[in-house]
Amino acid sequence: MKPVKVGLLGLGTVGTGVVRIVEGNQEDLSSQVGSPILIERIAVKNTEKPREIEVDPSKITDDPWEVIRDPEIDVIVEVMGGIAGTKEYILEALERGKHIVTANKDLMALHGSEILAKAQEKQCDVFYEASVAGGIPIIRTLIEGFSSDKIMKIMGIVNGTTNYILSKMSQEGASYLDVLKEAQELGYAESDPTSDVEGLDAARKMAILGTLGFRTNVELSDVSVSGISGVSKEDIAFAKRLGYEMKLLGIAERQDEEFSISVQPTMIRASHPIASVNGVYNAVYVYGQAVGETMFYGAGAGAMPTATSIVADLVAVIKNLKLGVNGLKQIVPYKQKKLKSDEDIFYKNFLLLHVDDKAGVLAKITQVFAEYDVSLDSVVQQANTNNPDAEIIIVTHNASKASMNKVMRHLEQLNVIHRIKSHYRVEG
Ligand SMILES: NC(=O)C1=CN([C@@H]2O[C@H](COP(=O)(O)OP(=O)(O)OC[C@H]3O[C@@H](n4cnc5c(N)ncnc54)[C@H](OP(=O)(O)O)[C@@H]3O)[C@@H](O)[C@H]2O)C=CC1
Ligand SMILES: N[C@@H](CC=O)C(=O)O
Ligand code: NA
Repeated sequence: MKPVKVGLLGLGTVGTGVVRIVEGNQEDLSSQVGSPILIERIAVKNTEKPREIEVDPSKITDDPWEVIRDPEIDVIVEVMGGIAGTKEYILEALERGKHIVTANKDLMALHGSEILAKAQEKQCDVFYEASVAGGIPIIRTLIEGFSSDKIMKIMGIVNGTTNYILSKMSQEGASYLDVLKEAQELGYAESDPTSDVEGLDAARKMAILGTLGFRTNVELSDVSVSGISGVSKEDIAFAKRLGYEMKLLGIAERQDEEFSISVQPTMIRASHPIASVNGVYNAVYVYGQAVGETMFYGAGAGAMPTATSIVADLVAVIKNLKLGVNGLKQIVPYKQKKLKSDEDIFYKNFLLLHVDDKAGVLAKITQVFAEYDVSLDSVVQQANTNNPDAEIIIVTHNASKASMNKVMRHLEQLNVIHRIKSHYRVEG
């Protein structure tokens, strides 16, 4: 039977996993799709680089255009990353009628609508399951599994690197920089890990999930983002003492037709199932109006889990090829976008303040919260043997983001407060 020929852009962590699965599971894969799957050409940056797997050198090129323009190739698997050049390769491949499987969330979050429109015009598939939560089939779940429901909330640990870092800091008291280095060595981190630790990678993934879940075009600029570089071991210890875990959470919520979407280090109640997701594992909690609570769990990064999603997408493309139905399964957002204003976004807050250790301070501080109608759940004052200041720990009830911004600005002006040491969103 004539093989389906695949062009691979990139042979790094994920690309190597793809070759391993395609070659290792060939018999099973070809029996599913009805023909052998052949990786025909591979583009890399440095053709001299030693590789972990044996690859016929005649297949390798340092010119991605050779792969894109090869008329024998039916499907392009893009695992090189990057935005500018990669977008041109993918658009040209689509122009030539080739189907695309990609792990590139940066590209899909920023240019997904343009790429999907081109795919529709050319009746090609663009599948990107690996781009969000590595090995968890969450994109397929949102498109197919929940096609009948109205998604109200998506809450996810969608970055493996930061979850690995926070888990090791929490469980082993490890240092932030040491664990980041480990995550890089294990192939979890992006080539520039700033996008992991500053929350941008998670924000891109949440924009993709929000678009699919809310059926509206969520852009990266709609996601409010903060990362974990400011989270200290002390913050994690405070979270634990209060019965929470610290996680970098993406939270997309809809009320009526308006939504908000954010990524931030969050103190999540330890009894919530997502609080026990540790290491490189990801989890996506989805609340549907009809289905209620669901949660999906699995490895969010790493060669083999990510490659599992890529090859499953490849199988889906080839099955569609055989049926002649490529390009029919894209979700095109159709709803008008309505973002919530800060007045309508409500959550609980944790604050750790370093303050003058003298009478009347607590009253001055609580007065500020009262002024902006933010009600308090708990206030604890304690001395710290390493610090001449007193520490005040405040947890609020649900408060609007707008009111909390006013509280924070006012607290910054109070001279009894030496430092607002930490401020986190609290969930659950
Ligand atoms: N690592 C992970 O766990 C996950 C990664 N992803 C995404 O998958 C993609 C790949 O990630 P990963 O495998 O980790 O990245 P790597 O850096 O390990 O691999 C990138 C590969 O692309 C090649 N490459 C880079 N630029 C070019 C270029 N201009 N021309 C030709 N080849 C090029 C590199 O060549 P060379 O080998 O010669 O340097 C390398 O083989 C990214 O989009 C990433 O965000 C998604 C989910 C999980
Ligand atoms: N750097 C990413 C890789 C997968 O998308 C992560 O750590 O999750
Ligand atoms: Na996935």
